[in-house]
Formats: sequence, C-alpha cells, structure tokens
Amino acid sequence: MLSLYIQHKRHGDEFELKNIEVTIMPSQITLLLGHNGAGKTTIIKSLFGLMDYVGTLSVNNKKIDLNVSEDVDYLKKNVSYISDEIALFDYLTPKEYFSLIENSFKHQVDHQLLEKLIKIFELERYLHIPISNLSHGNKKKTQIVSQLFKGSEFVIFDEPTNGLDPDMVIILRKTLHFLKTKGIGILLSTHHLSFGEELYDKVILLRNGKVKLNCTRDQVFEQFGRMSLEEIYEEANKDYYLKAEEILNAPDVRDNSEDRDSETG
Ligand SMILES: Nc1ncnc2c1ncn2[C@@H]1O[C@H](COP(=O)(O)OP(=O)(O)OP(=O)(O)O)[C@@H](O)[C@H]1O
Repeated sequence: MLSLYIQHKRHGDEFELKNIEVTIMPSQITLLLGHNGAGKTTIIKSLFGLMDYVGTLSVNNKKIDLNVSEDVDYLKKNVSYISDEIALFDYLTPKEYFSLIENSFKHQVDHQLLEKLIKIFELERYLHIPISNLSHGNKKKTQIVSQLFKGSEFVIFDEPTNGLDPDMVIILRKTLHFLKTKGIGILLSTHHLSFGEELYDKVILLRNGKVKLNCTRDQVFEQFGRMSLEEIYEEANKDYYLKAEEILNAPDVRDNSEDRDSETG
C-alpha cells in the first residue's frame, strides 16, 4: 500500500491542502479528479517526494523520510511517476534513453516487459531516431514506456492521455488494466473522464484543495446509482455550475450610450 497524509500544504495565500489522505492499494486504480488548480499535481508531487509538505508518506508500511537516501531509493524503486510534462533527453534515441533509464535503476528490470511495451506502443520504428525528431505523441509514449518497464509496485500517472491518439488511448487503457491484474497499484490524475470510467476502483474528487468525494466504486454506485463519471462529476460539483448558469442567464444590460449620442448628435 502507498499511503500519503498531507496534514498541511500551502502555496502562497491562495491555495491550501489540509488533512488529505490518499491511499493506493495493490491491484487497484484510484482516479484523482478535479478542476484546473484543484491540487492534483501538488498531491502527486508530494507522493513522489517532489514537494515539501507537513505530513507522512509510507510505502508498504515503511515510513519514508525524504532526507534519508535509503528511503528515497526505496520510494523510487517501488513507485513510478509519469509526469504530465515531457522531459526527455532530446539528443538521445528512445533506445538510448531506455538504456540510460535502466542504468539509473538500482534493480533488475523485466526486459520482456520492455519489449512488450515497445511493441504495443508501436515504438519499434522510432527506436533509433533522436527524440527531438519524434512527434509529441511518440515522445509521450517514450516517456510512458521508460517508466512502466521499471516494474514498480505503484504507478502514479499525471494526465496520461495528453497528446495520445485514440488508438494509443485505448491501448494505454488496456495496458493499465493489464498492470492492475499483475498487482500494480495505480493513481491516475485525469480530466479525461471517459478514460477513467471503466478502469477505476476508487475515485477522489477535489475542489479547491478540498476532498468532495473519496469513494470506492461500490460506494459510488450506492450514492449515484448507474450514473456515468461525467454525470457524477457534474452532480458532485453542481453548486459550482449554478454560478455559471446565473451569469449566462443574467439579463444583458444594454449600453445605450451610442444610441443617445446619435439622437443628440
Ligand atoms: N510552485 C508553486 N508555487 C505557488 N503556487 C503553486 C505552485 N504549484 C502550484 N501552485 C498553485 O497551487 C494550486 C494547485 O495547483 P496544482 O498544480 O496542484 O493543480 P492541478 O489540480 O494539478 O491543476 P491542473 O489540472 O491545471 O494541472 C494552484 O492554485 C496553483 O496555482
């Protein structure tokens, strides 16, 4: 189990996370949903030790102290993080990049898994081309494969579908399902609700740094019946949309100054 408790995290005067608990279980997919600026990336970066916060982080009941290098190594071995930003070494080819990444792991990796991932994400024909010459989607696929072949127990994925074509979105969904059946615990932050629909076991919904919903799939069905994730999202946030409706439906105040000018002029 990967478990994060953020007692407190603040960005300036504007944004605060308080008493947030996120747990990722083996063989489960947890969706992290929320509007732009809701706090998803802040939580994800905290889970991977990339952000300071007041709270605790543990992997398989081992408490992680981010100031202790053995703990950081343990975290990196057991948790893969696939950021929404693509940061690769552009002058390398994907093949060279995978070797570089492999050398940075302090454990044996599963080469069969790497071969499988290269095949299904259709990267074979790009393996020897500098990353700088690849399309955005192929860079994204290179990034995804470079983290998934690590074979970690947990995978944290920020906006996985950004820049992928519909084929690859479907293949990614099947890959995540496959990883889940192999016991991998996955956290998925996405705005692509239909992508998460089939996959999720748990859903956490944030609004302005606060948890609006933290439910298992069964609890979702109990609370919302057979609604789609998009309908659940809208229902859980309905107060927010009232404001937009009020603005849309407010009578227009016509600026009559031009008419007056022409009448008097
Ligand atoms: N390094 C930072 N310094 C100051 N404020 C920050 C920093 N990083 C994030 N924030 C602010 O914290 C809030 C949460 O940001 P975060 O990136 O976690 O949101 P998000 O849910 O991932 O949004 P998006 O869907 O747009 O990626 C936002 O108001 C953002 O402006």
